[in-house]
Amino acid sequence: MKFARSGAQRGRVLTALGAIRQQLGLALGAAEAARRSAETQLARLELEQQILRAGIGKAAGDEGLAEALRHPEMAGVRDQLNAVHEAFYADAGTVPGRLRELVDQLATGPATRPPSEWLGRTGTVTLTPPPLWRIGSSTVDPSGPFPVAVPLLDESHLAITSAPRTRAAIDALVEGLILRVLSSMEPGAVRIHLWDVGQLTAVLPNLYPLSRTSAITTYDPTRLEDLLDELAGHIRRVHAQTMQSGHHSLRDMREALGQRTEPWRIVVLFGNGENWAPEPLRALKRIAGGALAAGISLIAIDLPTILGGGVENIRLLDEHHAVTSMTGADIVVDLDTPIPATEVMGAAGRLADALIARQGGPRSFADLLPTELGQENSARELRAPVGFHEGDPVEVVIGDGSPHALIGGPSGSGKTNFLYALLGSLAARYPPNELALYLLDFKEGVSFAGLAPGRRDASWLPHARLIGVNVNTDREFGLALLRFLADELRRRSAAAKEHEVTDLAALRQQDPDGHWPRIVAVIDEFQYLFAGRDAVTGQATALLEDIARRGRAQGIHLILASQDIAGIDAFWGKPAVFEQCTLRIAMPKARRVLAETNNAAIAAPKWHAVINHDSGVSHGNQLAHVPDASGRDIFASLQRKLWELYADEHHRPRLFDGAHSPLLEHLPAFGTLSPGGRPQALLGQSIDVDDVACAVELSAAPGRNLAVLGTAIAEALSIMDAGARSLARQFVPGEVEFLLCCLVDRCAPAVDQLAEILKADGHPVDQIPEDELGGRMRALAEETSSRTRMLLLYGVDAALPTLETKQPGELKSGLDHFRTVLKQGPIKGVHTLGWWRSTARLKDTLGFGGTDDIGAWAALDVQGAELSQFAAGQVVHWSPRPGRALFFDRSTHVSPEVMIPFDRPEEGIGKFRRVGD
Ligand SMILES: Nc1ncnc2c1ncn2[C@@H]1O[C@H](COP(=O)(O)OP(=O)(O)OP(=O)(O)O)[C@@H](O)[C@H]1O
Repeated sequence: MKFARSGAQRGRVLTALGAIRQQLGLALGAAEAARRSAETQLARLELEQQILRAGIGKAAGDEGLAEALRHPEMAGVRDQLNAVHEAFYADAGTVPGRLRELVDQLATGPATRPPSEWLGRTGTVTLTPPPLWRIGSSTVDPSGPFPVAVPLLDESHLAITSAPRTRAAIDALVEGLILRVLSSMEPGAVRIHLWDVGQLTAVLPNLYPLSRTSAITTYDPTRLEDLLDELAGHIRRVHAQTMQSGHHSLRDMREALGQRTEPWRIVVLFGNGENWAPEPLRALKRIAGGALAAGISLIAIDLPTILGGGVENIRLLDEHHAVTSMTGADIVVDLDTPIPATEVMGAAGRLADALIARQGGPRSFADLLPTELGQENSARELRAPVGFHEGDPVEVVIGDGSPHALIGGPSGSGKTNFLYALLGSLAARYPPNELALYLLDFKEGVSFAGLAPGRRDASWLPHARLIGVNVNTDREFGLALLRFLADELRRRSAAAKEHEVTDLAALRQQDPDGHWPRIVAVIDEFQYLFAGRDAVTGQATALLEDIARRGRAQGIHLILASQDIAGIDAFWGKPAVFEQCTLRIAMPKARRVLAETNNAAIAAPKWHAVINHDSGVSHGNQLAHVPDASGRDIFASLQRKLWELYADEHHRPRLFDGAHSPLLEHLPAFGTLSPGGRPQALLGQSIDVDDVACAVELSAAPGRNLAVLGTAIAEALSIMDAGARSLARQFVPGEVEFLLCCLVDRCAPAVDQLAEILKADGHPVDQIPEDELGGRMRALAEETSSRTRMLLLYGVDAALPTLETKQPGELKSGLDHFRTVLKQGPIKGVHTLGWWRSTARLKDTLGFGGTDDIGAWAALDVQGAELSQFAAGQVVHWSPRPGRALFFDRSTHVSPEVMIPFDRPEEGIGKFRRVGD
């Protein structure tokens, strides 16, 4: 039983082993077959290779190969090769033709045509250069040669490798390329920078005539770092410019703007086959990486390094032949015959002449202006040329990247002229609904006055909303402008929040019907804002900081100009403003406007400016000749054109001229006064962006009296006069009575004159003689009347001795009654407008009753310290100045404000008539 079982087991094992053997046999057989097939395949491929090496034509005559081909396993090899060969040549045959077509299409004019057709002519291309430039030709089949061209300018760098004794050929190749480029592009559009490790001057000697122009600059072989620094600077500046405008390359920006803002640059670097030291090499690689986007292309000869960015290679085989990366290693390029040296020189001379002619002498203001006025949109930025460098316009950009500008230069260096050039160039490009100007000049003089309607010229600059001149003593006006801008900033921020956007461009998109022009506020000699250690300086600094920080996003831009930025202490303590002014404009000899190590302003010639959009660091320097914009009738003629185009009577700019006091009749608030409502006495003009009055409301409430304080007669009379005349307009005849008492002889004519005017308006006027004043005070204190009564007292202090005397048998003096009138009068409709020539006499008048009965006052030549007692004890800063008053109304003011009393012509009553009479 046991044996039978083991026999059966063995049988199963043997069967299994047999099966395995069979499988193995099959597998081995298959492997053998595969090996044989692979060997055959290999042999076929090896044969193919041998045939290809020998050449298909020659293989037929080779006995060994013919024998091999006859082997049955090699059947079909020849046919297959012939088929591929034919297909390739059928296709290749079309390549030269296609290349000819392509090059013809891409490389036009001098870029590809024979020199005889263009040599010595100047180019015309302004925006889009040809992408390919011819260097030679090649022939691959009987269809004839096809042109070989390489990319340059925005497209690619070029690396050229020499062969022995090919320097002359390389010079000719590069000269040819440069001549093609310069003859295609408009004069000045391309600058060439030459550096040769072994040569000081004779780099590409045939182009020498161009070296007297800006087209070619040759660098000292030992000063490689100068060239590399310059290039790195260009790249950084252009990069900043393009990125700020939302573009990735100079080409993108050029295409978007439809205008060239920078020249192209070709940098030719002749090496000697040796590698550079690590530092310049690193710099070169960095430059090569960023250069193309900045319109810079390198032609590097014999520099054994790999450049970044796109690079094409030309390797010379001998003087006449080369291989290029464009055509591949197997195609030999026949380099174009060099243009004879004399012809290159002649052409270079003519190109130089054309460039000099185009750059011409100094350009004029008219050259800054566009052909059509007002075509630009300011949603993203403001951009305008302000001058020229070697014939090319140099622009100022005011936008996100450079929101505010700082202009510096000593007196006479042309700051004001620069401002005119800038304002003219901007105003000519942007219509008033895109650009609103607020112009303030702290200088003595009237530099912006011409932009407002004047006696000689009725036109004005339609973009100007506010023009402030002669404000050197009215620092408060600067403050008012800053407050206005800060308010506008808040208004814009709120609108942006409401529309859920963060900047002006987006706000304008979301709110297309809104009125959101970019605002440019120019403050010339802005250091006056900081001219004292006082509250004005403190507030101005805080406001400026706020506007400088947040104005960028809301399209509110500051242009601050000053003779002496170095001297502005408050400014240095608050670097925020300074830092936000990334646009720096340095007139010749300006100090501290540019970065400390940047000396460009010192070297700048007369009537030039260094424009720098990079906070003053050297690489941002752009020198510009600024044309005369402020000479006679230059700006004015543009202004007249703009005025004819846009002027709207309702949008005259507000002119604030600190040297001229306004007339009451010209104040809008005076013209709109009419009976009814709460009467208010207009006293003077507020120092504000809007043309508003300082007024005191004389309603039936305690303390509604006015005291005018000080000895300045003209101003005191003006304030009393304006108060009375404005009140007169608010009552119908019979509703009000004016009681006038003049205690200063010199003022009698003025008081009489006022009485006449008030009477002419139909109001009863009672002129009280001095000796009757006490009695009239008693009557006013004791009686009541249905009429409002305005008691105008001129020189109250002079009446005090009389008022103080008690009449025999009387318990109260005239002064006691006067105090009652001051205290209780306003509630009964008796308001006192009194002029005291000293604060002590006002104090005497009020006695121990405190100062509450004088609810409002206007102080003239009275020191601030004397006024605190009438301003609830607060410290009052006031240094009296002619033609100005300090006004305080305790019901409306937190602290006193400076006021301009009206001009009060004295020649005749006629001048005092109502507006419209
Ligand atoms: N680019 C220019 N071309 C011709 N003349 C100019 C130029 N710039 C300024 N001027 C003239 O030079 C004079 C002084 O210029 P401007 O008033 O602009 O200087 P400023 O720096 O503003 O001096 P200040 O601060 O003393 O007013 C003016 O008569 C002006 O017309």
